[in-house]
Amino acid sequence: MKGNACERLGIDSKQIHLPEETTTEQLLDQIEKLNEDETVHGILLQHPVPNHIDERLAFDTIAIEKDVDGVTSEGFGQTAFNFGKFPSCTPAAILEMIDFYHIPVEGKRAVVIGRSPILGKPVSMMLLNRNATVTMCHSKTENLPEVIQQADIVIAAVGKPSFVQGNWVKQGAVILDAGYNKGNIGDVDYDSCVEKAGAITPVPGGVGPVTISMLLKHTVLSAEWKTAKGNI
Ligand SMILES: Nc1nc(=O)c2c([nH]1)NC[C@@H]1CN(c3ccc(C(=O)N[C@@H](CCC(=O)O)C(=O)O)cc3)C=[N+]21
Repeated sequence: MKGNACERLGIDSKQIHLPEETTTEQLLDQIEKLNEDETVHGILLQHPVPNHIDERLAFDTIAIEKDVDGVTSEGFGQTAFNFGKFPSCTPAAILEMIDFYHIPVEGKRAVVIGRSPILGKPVSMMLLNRNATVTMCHSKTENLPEVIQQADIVIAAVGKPSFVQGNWVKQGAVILDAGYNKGNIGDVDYDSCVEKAGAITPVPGGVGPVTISMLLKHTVLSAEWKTAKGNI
């Protein structure tokens, strides 16, 4: 296998599994260790963390140059202002798929269902930066099916299994399902939506695997940029 991409890049990953009773303090110590570790180029803290942990503080402890999942306040701000290096991986995957399939975005109506800090919010900002007309829906949204009916692009990021129904969506709408509910079930009722959709992503085998590839891409870029800086 000499000379293949993995060997050249030498990418490696290490999983650190902390017990549920870990305190915020202990988690921050762990993150700081990784920040200081020269051999680490990307840090991903799996969301969600247990309730007793201050997730925002933990995310914001990740060094910006290692924030390959765009979870820090600074990383999110950069994404929102359209100059970030590492947008959050699932939003990046969604935009990657939209571009790969040449889905028009500018001027189109995009409806994002869900407003989580690493999915609904950043993907809304990214679509806005691409000149979509973006509507962000959430648990307090009234008449959700009517709102979704307007959408040329539907992003389902709500965390409710098979939630989005075919009779809510416009004929020809592009539907991206970022749901990852128990049992590999997405947020979209695929069977009813596939009838209406111009294009639709399945679960599994849709946004998920592209998310992972975005994480790898960002981590490789982080390592390359660090090496380039070191050589200047
Ligand atoms: N900071 C943070 N960033 C995340 O991006 C993040 C996170 N926390 N916490 C958990 C969720 C979930 N998530 C998935 C990624 C890929 C698949 C994926 O590739 N799933 C396969 C199926 C996997 C299987 O078969 O077991 C698929 O959709 O085909 C699923 C879920 C990222 N998340």
